[in-house]
Amino acid sequence: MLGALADDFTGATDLAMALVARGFRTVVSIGVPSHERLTVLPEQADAVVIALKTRTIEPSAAVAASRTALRALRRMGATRIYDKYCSTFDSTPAGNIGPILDALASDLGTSLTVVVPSFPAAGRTVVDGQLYVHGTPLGESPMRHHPLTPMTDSDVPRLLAAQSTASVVQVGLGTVRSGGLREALESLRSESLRSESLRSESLRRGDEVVAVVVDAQSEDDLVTIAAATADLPLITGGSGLALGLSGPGAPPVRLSAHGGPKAVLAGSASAATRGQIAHAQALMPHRRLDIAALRADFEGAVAGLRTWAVREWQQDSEKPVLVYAVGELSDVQPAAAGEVPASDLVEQALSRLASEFADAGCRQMIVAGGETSGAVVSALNVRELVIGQPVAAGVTWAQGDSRGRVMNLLLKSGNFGDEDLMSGAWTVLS
Ligand SMILES: Nc1ncnc2c1ncn2[C@@H]1O[C@H](COP(=O)(O)OP(=O)(O)O)[C@@H](O)[C@H]1O
Ligand SMILES: O=C(O)[C@@H](O)C(=O)COP(=O)(O)O
Repeated sequence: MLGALADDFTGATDLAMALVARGFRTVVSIGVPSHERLTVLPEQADAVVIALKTRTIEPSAAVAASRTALRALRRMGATRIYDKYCSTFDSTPAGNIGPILDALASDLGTSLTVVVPSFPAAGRTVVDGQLYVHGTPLGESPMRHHPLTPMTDSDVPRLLAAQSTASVVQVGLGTVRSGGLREALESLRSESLRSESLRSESLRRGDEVVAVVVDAQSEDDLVTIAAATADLPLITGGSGLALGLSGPGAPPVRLSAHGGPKAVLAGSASAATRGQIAHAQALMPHRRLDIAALRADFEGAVAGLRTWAVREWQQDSEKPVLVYAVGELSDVQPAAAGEVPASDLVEQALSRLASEFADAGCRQMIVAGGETSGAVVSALNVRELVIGQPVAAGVTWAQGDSRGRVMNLLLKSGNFGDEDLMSGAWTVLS
C-alpha cells in the first residue's frame, strides 16, 4: 500500500485524484484515522492519503502530527510514503516542508529522498531548481501576496535549505532526460556528493539525509522521476509525481448530484480564486465577509449571512450562494498585534457558515482555499472522503459524511481551476 500525508486538505484531494486516475483504490482520511474509523479497510485500499492541516501551524506541531500520521500509515501496511506539499512550495523559512521532510526521513531511516513540486498540468514547472508558475518565476507570481505563506523566492534548493537539516542537491533536466537519474541518485545514496553527472553541488552538508530537488518540466519528466525513485521509501512533492505511479487499475467512482441548496465558500485570496469570484458575481447571489462586523459581533454577522442565504435559496433553489473573503487584494488585512488575525476570523466564519448551511439542507459545497477547506471540513466533522469526478487539474468532487448527512464537497486549491469553476463545476455531477 502507498501511504501519503498531505499538509492541507485541498492538497490531499489533489493527490488522491491523481492516484485514482492512476488506478489506485484511494481513501482520504481527514486527520489520522483510528483503525476502526476507516470504512474502507486498508487491505481494500491501494493508497491511503491522510489530510493534515500542517502547512502553517508551528513547525514542532506540524512535525508531531506528521510523525503520528506516518506511524498510522505504517501500521496500516504502507510500504512507501508520499509526502505531499504544495506545488508552489508554500512555506516559510521556519517550515513546514523542511522540518516535516527531515522528520519523515529520520523516522523511516532513509538517507535519500527527492523533492518534486512540479505539476505541469497546473502550470508548475521546475527548471534549474527554479519554480515557475505558468512561466513566471514563483517569487514574481501572485504567490508573493499570499496572506500566510508569501513566496518571494523561486529557488527551490534555497527555499528548502533554509528550513531543512538535510543536504540539498539539485539535479537538472539534462540528467532526467538522459536517463541518468537513477544512477545519479544511486551515487548520492552512496554519499558521493561530487558525482560527475550532477550539474550542481550540495547547498549544504547537514545530516546524512540528502534531499534531491529534481527538475521536471513535462509529464514525461515526472514519469521518468517516478520510475527512477520506485525503490525510495520516501518521495516528496506536489501531486504531479503521482503521474508516474501505477495502481492495480481500480475503476473511478461517479458521484451523483444532490438536490437542494448549493453554496460556494471562498476564503482564498489567490489570483485564480479572485478571478473565479469576479466571474461568479455576475451569475449568483454573493456576499463578501465583513471582517469588522465579524470582529464586532461574530454571531450576529454569521446569523445575518445564514438568513440571507436561506432567502436566496427560497427564491431560486438552483442558484448557489457565494460567500467570499477577498475580492480585491486590498481586502487582505495583515495580522496586527493584539487582535485576532483576520485570517482566523475568516476561517471561523466560513466553517460556522458551512455547518449552518448543512443544517439548512445544503448538501453540495465548493470550498476555495486549502486552509479554508481544512477549517470547513473539520467543522463539518467529515472524517473520510471518497474521490469522485475530476473538475480541473488538481480539482475534484469528493463525498463525505457530515454527522450522518452525505455531502458532495469540492475542495479547491486557491490557485487551481478555470474562471467559470464556481458556476460550472456543478454540471460535472450527474
Ligand atoms: N481579508 C483577509 N485578510 C487576511 N487573511 C485572509 C483574508 N481573507 C482570507 N484570509 C486568509 O487567507 C488564507 C488563505 O489561505 P487558503 O485558504 O489556504 O487559500 P489558498 O488556497 O489560496 O492558499 C486563509 O487562512 C484565510 O482565512
Ligand atoms: O499542490 C498544490 O498546488 C495544491 O494541491 C495545494 O496544495 C495548493 O494549496 P492551496 O492553494 O493552499 O489549497
